[in-house]
Amino acid sequence: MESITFGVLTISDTCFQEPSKDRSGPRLVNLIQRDFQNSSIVTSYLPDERDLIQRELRKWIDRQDVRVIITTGGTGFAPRDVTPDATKPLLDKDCPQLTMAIALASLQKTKFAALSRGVCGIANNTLILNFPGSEKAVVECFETVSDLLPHALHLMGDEVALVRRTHAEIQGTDQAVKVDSSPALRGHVCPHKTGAGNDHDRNSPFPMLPVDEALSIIFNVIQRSTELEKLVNELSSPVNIPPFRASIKDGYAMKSTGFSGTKRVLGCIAAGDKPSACALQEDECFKINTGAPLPEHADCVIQVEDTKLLQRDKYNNETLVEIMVEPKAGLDVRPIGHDLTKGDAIFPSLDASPVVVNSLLASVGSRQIIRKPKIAIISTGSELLSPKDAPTVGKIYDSNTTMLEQLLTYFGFECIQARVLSDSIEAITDTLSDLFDVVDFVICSGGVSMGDKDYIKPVLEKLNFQLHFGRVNMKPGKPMTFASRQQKYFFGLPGNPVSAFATFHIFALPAIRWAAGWERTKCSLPILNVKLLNDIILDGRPEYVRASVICRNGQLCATVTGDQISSRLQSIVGADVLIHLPGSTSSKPQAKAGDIYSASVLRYDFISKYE
Ligand SMILES: Nc1nc2c(c(=O)[nH]1)N[C@H]1C(S)=C(S)[C@@H](COP(=O)(O)OP(=O)(O)OC[C@H]3O[C@@H](n4cnc5c(N)ncnc54)[C@H](O)[C@@H]3O)O[C@H]1N2
Ligand code: MOO
Ligand SMILES: [Mg+2]
Repeated sequence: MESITFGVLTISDTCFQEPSKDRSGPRLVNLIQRDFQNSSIVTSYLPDERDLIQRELRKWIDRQDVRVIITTGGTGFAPRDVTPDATKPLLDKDCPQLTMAIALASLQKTKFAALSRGVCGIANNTLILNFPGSEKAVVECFETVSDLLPHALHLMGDEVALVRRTHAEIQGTDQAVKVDSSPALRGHVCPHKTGAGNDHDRNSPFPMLPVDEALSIIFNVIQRSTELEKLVNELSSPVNIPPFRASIKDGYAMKSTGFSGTKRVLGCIAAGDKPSACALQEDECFKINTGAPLPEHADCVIQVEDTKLLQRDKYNNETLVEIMVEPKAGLDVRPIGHDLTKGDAIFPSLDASPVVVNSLLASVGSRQIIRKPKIAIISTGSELLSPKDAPTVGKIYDSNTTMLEQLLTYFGFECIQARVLSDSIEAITDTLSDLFDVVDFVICSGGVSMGDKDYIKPVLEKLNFQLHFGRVNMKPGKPMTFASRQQKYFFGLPGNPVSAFATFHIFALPAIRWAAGWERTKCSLPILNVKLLNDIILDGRPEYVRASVICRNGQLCATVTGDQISSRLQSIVGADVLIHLPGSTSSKPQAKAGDIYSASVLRYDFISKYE
């Protein structure tokens, strides 16, 4: 499920006075966090006052992000119980069946449930549910609706593909066995068949998550470093830039109180010289270079283009010049601290680019080093041969290790160890244990699918890692796996080289950037729209297609880089973007030339041709 914001509103005179007495609101928050791991929750307390309740509900309804509001309390028969009465006028649509489902489930527990007047309905794009005030009732009501919510929201948002998938799943649920009980996966609507993954039921036990949902899990699980943000917020400049009044031009430094005309040249001041304290008359000047310190008694610079050389001495030094424009105080002088003043913040905003951070730090003479996540790369596969070795029967050259090392370097990170392992449980277990003593991230390729030599998932379980997801609804990259143990993170990229390439960009890179303290919007690759130049038959899975970009009169157009099979590494040659193609539907089985799709930008030099 994509990230949802829930509103939890506790309505009770008592709890409003003393929020510490509220048990139902916090319980609801726990339940939401359990079933919707990537959700955000806003909470509030109100007394049983109709106007106040309506005002708060309206505020939340108007927010784009709040999709579900659950109120607890004020649903009974007492004179001050007005929650349903405050809710009803705000609803665009009643949801009486949902109200009934909650009532029926509650009535099975206690007949007193008949004394709740709570309603359910939709206001704008927000689902509102009135739950009673007791903690027990809140749990019962939530359990009743929890697994309906994702589908309800997809329907409300008119997310046709997701709705279709759920319908398909409902029709086939009798065979679909959900074996995973981890909270990240519970409550999830799985679009593809899952099974037990054993001899009797050979389907993967891992639900196939939508890419967005998998990404949300990554952002929720990975702890973001605060070092960078702290630095940006707290680091003030220990120096002035420039530290002296500096000339902006190559020219002559003089007093602005003097006039244009002939001046004697007292000497030359170059960048790196000390500021001259020499006395200076109005008819005198110093020759000066850009960036050099102004003499103490000068206050302006006249650029060399506005002067005439009148005389040199026998040593070829300039002795007389004519100044052809009127000097003005401050002309072509950079005052002390003009670019950055001592004590001022060095970073006006967060910019995690290492180019930016390190150059700014260098400019103030700071030796501070920003810690980057420590990353290791593992390639698994008994078939792998080092590119240095001679070809051997049955073996293939390992391209993933080099590709992943190069990608880390390209994006400003570093691989501190790279290992190539055969498909051996012992080798993988021992290497992972050792590596995680040293590194924060392991980016691994291979061994995550359904083969009897695909040992990664069992090894992670053995090492007490929590497997957050083990399949993603994407092509290439379906068996993409993410696991963590405390603040150690494992990315299991599928072994096919292009699958590893795509999943690195879509998942591993944003994760590393997030851990390094980047802002969330900057973590993923930039996305822009491209016009397709080919027809493409859509796959059942949403597909990340490698394509070259041509800029035609400002319009970005994309040509697919040949056969897109995930083993064909050649498809990354000339690939500027990954076009996001949707999964096929009966109404749209093909992407057509001329269609516009969003695409992730893979590289800085992402335009291959201007036409
Ligand atoms: N029964 C099923 N089989 C497969 C499924 C499935 O759902 N059911 N998924 C397929 C998909 S999709 C992918 S992608 C691959 C992923 O496989 P693994 O992650 O388990 O990777 P391996 O099996 O180890 O290798 C796959 C392929 O890639 C080559 N490879 C591996 N490492 C490297 C490397 N470092 N350099 C170059 N090439 C590498 C390897 O030789 C294999 O050809 O699983 C499908 N199977
Ligand atoms: O998803 Mo696999 O990555 O199709 O080849
Ligand atoms: Mg495999």
